[in-house]
Amino acid sequence: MGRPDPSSYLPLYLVTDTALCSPRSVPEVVAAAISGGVTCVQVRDKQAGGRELVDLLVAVAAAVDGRVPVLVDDRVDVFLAARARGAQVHGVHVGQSDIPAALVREIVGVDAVVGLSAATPEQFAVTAALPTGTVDYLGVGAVHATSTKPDHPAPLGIDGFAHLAATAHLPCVAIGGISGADAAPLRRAGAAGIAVVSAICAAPTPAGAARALLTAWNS
Ligand SMILES: Cc1ncc(COP(=O)(O)OP(=O)(O)O)c(N)n1
Ligand SMILES: Cc1nc(C(=O)O)sc1CCOP(=O)(O)O
Ligand SMILES: [Mg+2]
Repeated sequence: MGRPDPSSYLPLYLVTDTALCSPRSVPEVVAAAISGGVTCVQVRDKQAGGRELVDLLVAVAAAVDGRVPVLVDDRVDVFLAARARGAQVHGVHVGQSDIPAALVREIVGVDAVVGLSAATPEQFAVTAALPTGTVDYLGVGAVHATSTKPDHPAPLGIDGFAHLAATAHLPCVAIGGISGADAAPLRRAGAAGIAVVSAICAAPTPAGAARALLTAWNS
């Protein structure tokens, strides 16, 4: 099998937020966003219990139908449960206070995608010391302050992102308060992609929002 190449799925990375999608369902917003060109989907819902999150992940995977990788935020157990239900799910994104990435890799196996958040030179150094193949990409933010994640790390700005990305041994996807205006500067700053929540989940037309972000990324 083998894992997908990060350059194929990082360019426009959608992280879902159930409340921001409402009154539309998350799978509905995800399906529209994929038709607009989203290249990866991460299911993130901090309010959902384990059972609810498995159901949501399975429903999103069904809507995606293998077109792009589907990951889940934080929850290795939910990833395994969705797979046990036969869903096409591809990996887990963990942060600095979640289960350590090396342990996640041991649990999910070599065919799954493992993403890790990193926001400081110290966190980049620790990540660089991990055995090759432990982590597939880094989620780097917050680029800008955002109300979507009230406990986000200190804003880096585009320049701060560029400084960190220049030291990275892994592809970096930028996250936090990103709009279309940031896409080209972040690409020049070394980003392998942009990850967004509200720019798509809260958009009146998620397909159009995704299309505009991808156009900005490719411009
Ligand atoms: C692509 C991507 N990058 C960063 C994050 C943030 O993850 P984490 O630090 O674990 O914070 P929470 O999302 O769990 O609040 C992410 N989810 N995705
Ligand atoms: C999930 C997440 N992680 C962040 C980080 O900085 O690690 S910022 C964030 C939320 C990004 O939402 P929006 O695109 O609506 O600003
Ligand atoms: Mg987390």
